[in-house]
Amino acid sequence: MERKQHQNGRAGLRALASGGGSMCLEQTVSGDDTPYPYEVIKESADFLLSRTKLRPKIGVICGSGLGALAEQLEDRDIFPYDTIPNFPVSTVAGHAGRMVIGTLDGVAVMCMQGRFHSYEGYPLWKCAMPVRVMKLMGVDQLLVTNAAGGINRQFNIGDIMIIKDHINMQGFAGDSPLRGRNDERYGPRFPAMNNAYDRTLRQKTLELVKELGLQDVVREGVYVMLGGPTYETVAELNLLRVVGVDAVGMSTVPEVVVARHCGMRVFAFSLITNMCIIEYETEAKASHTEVIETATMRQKDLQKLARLIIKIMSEDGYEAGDE
Ligand SMILES: O=P(O)(O)O[C@H]1O[C@H](CO)[C@@H](O)[C@H]1O
Ligand SMILES: Nc1nc2[nH]cnc2c(=O)[nH]1
Repeated sequence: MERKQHQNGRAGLRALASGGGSMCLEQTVSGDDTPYPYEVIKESADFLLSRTKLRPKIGVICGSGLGALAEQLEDRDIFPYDTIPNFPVSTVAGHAGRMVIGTLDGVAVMCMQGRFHSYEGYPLWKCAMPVRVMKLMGVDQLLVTNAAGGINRQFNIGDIMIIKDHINMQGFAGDSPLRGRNDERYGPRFPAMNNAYDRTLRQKTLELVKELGLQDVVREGVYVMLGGPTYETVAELNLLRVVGVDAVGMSTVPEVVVARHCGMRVFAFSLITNMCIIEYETEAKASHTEVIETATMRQKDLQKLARLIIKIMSEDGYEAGDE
């Protein structure tokens, strides 16, 4: 049964800031350098918790053109991002821009139908801020999906790459969603990032993809996030290939870093929506139209895979600190 679409207006920072000191709080919480304080994240979490009966322990982030999974949820509560206090808004084609809370095969799930990217003008901490909202709502396992360009020449358009590791390019350059004062209520100052993509979940998924008939299109590989919004030059792609990158995108890494910092178990996959053009003698060009077209074409298989992963996550059970 479809429940109502919430449009309660934007309580948010303005309300929080009202009644003296508003200038100061507005400046503190909206400045790009300063991640939202715990209380602001909690306000967003409490808002959602007070408007849904469900208590999801699994979160999903849908990549470009991959939002149809949210349509599969039953008994849905839908929250457009501009109605959730303190939330950014999606500005990219293929990102509907709403939080959908519902059940999938009887399991409560909260699903971001659209995400936030650095190239939209958001600092990395804001790109990843919904992960902390999920955390404060009780989510402890996160499925992250994205559209990515294939660099590994063994890949084909439409393949699904289970992410086994990432290269945090922004981190190399001194930026991080965790930059700034550390809040120990989420996690430690220096979180480990090896095994960021849970080994057990990856192994179980690889064992079971045969049952879905996806064994020939599922791969494992290394993902890199670049800032975008430009697609890559040939020289950039050659560099990425040399350092062991299998697929390139413009998202995911900040979300995973923040999720791991607060102890969530993470699984992520990329849909290879296009093969990166690593030669000069061609008129071919990367385009977001191709990205959305491939995502739309592969929708059904991606939904099957996501359902499988959510089933594995829910059967395993997990709580932060279980590792
Ligand atoms: O990573 P997602 O959000 O799936 O989208 C990918 O596709 C878009 C480019 O076509 C970029 O936003 C890139 O990051
Ligand atoms: N950076 C980058 N992001 C993508 N998202 C989907 N395809 C691509 C790509 O080729 N490059």
